[in-house]
Amino acid sequence: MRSDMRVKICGLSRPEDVDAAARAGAAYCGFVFFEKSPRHVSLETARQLAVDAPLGLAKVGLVVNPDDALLDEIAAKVPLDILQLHGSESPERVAEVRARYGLPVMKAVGVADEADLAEVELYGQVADQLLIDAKPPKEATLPGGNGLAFDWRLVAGRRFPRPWMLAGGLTPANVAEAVALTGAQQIDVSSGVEAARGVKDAGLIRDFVAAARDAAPVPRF
Ligand SMILES: O=C(O)c1ccccc1NCC(=O)[C@H](O)[C@H](O)COP(=O)(O)O
Repeated sequence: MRSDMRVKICGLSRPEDVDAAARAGAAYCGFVFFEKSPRHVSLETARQLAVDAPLGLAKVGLVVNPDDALLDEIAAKVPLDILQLHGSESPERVAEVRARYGLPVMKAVGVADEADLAEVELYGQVADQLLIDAKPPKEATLPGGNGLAFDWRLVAGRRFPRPWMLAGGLTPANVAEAVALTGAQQIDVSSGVEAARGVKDAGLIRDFVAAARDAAPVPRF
């Protein structure tokens, strides 16, 4: 089992989800502050989950084009380790959020084709981490968490200016292939560990983390 693979389980909303992520060996857990999402958590719920989370499990707050009022509330109530910006925030806004809240910022970038990789480079100048995710299709109602993968060959063999996570449509069954193709050392999942939309499954979380950590490392020269 690899010790250099870091897994994020996103969209947790119950104490048993956080417990399952921690027991499985995840490095990060994510709380979604986006009201249209089936995974949305209130500030009070997120606060309790974050306070009770074991040491060593980094707590990520996911927001979509947040204004300062929402971020002020989150920062005041929820002890987070990282903010994940999952909307169309500009590079300037990413830098502003980072400076204002003193938390590392992970910027999600949707990828559908080669041209989108320029955005990954651009946000790599201002964010602490990058989340390389599938670009949501036009008909999608959510900007992420749609369980859709992109063509992993687009990132195969590439280096990015910041630590990055691979996301989008990953499951216990395909994560090893995704790691082998891309060389990702950090992996993010939501839909692929759910029994129903928005409802996490402890068995799938366990299987996913085990499959990611068993995936063959990619030689680096
Ligand atoms: O999960 C949501 O509901 C969500 C809502 C709005 C923006 C982003 C959202 N999720 C993003 C993620 O959960 C992950 O960071 C990632 O995109 C993986 O999603 P999935 O393809 O479902 O595994």
